Amino acid sequence: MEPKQQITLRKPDDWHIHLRDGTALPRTVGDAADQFQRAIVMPNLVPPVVNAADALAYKSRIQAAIPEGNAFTPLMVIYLTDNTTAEVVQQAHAAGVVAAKLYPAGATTNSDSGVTDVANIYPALEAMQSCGMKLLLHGEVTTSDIDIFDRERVFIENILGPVVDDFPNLKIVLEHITTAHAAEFVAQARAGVAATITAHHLLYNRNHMLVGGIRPHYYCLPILKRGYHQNALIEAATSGNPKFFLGTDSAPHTQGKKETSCGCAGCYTAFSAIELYAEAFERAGKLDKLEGFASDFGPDFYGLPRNTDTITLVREPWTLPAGLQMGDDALIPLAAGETLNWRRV
Ligand SMILES: NC(=O)N[C@@H](CC(=O)O)C(=O)O
Ligand SMILES: [Zn+2]
Ligand SMILES: [Zn+2]
Repeated sequence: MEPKQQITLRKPDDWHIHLRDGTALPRTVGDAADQFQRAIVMPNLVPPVVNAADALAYKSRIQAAIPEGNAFTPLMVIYLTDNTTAEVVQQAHAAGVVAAKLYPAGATTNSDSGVTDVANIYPALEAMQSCGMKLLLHGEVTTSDIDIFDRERVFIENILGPVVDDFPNLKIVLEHITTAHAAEFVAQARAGVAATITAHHLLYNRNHMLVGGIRPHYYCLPILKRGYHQNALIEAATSGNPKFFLGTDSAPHTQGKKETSCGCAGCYTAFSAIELYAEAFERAGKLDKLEGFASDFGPDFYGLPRNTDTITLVREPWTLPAGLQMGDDALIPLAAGETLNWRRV
């Protein structure tokens, strides 16, 4: 059979993105708004977005950066700390905040204010369960005795499992999953437990990052795992199971902060997100499953309407730029200078 030359999809949404703030916004919001109708905006600013007032103020800064005539909608999230009370949750919910994010303290970029013991946020989780606010998790433990490649699995066993059981009506998204364990856990879990998967975890494994030289632009958290885990993620994303949907985790760090002796974690994928996913789905022979993953299952999980606009991708190889500009800084997108098969029209 001839390979497909063109695909039309319901317009996708991004259920996990980092837009940063200030002079980064024209770049990050411009790229996100070009790709997506809506995006779940991560709250790990410095200082973090911890309550309704912070979320509303951040939302208006984002809105001010949306290009004229574009209907992009940011969906706001608060950052859970040891001090997040039920009242903070209720006020955020009333202000339209859709989710709260659990960063175990020290797990990833800008997580210093994160939760030190999940027991500290049980009242907040109770309030979230009552009002229908979603719980999003960066699923890695941070204890130094746990190997970085095992941190997601141990988090699932020690922290996520109990939370899923203790709050049977809480809707939970395990973000940016990277292992077969995570895919398996989510597939087997009760209704209301889902996961996002990034394009980079579908396209790459740790060999891409470490063989033949260390490639800092592939470094993100949770870190790329073995090919075996990559294959399990591809299987989950392309399965048509609505528990798995698109979340880019596009996370810009300037070139200087990536290409250095202690580089930051995060891959910038918003510039070519749907094209990267199309590449991964095509390699798996599952392009027909892209629309459900990218455009249907996310809004269904969040209880939001599916988009009505469409986008079209054509098979027309194009080369990503070697670099982008973010404010006054250089930003290297993931797959910079590489050729992708699918182009948006
Ligand atoms: N994924 C990353 O490697 N980095 C993210 C934080 C995160 O999502 O963990 C960032 O904010 O840079
Ligand atoms: Zn994370
Ligand atoms: Zn992230």
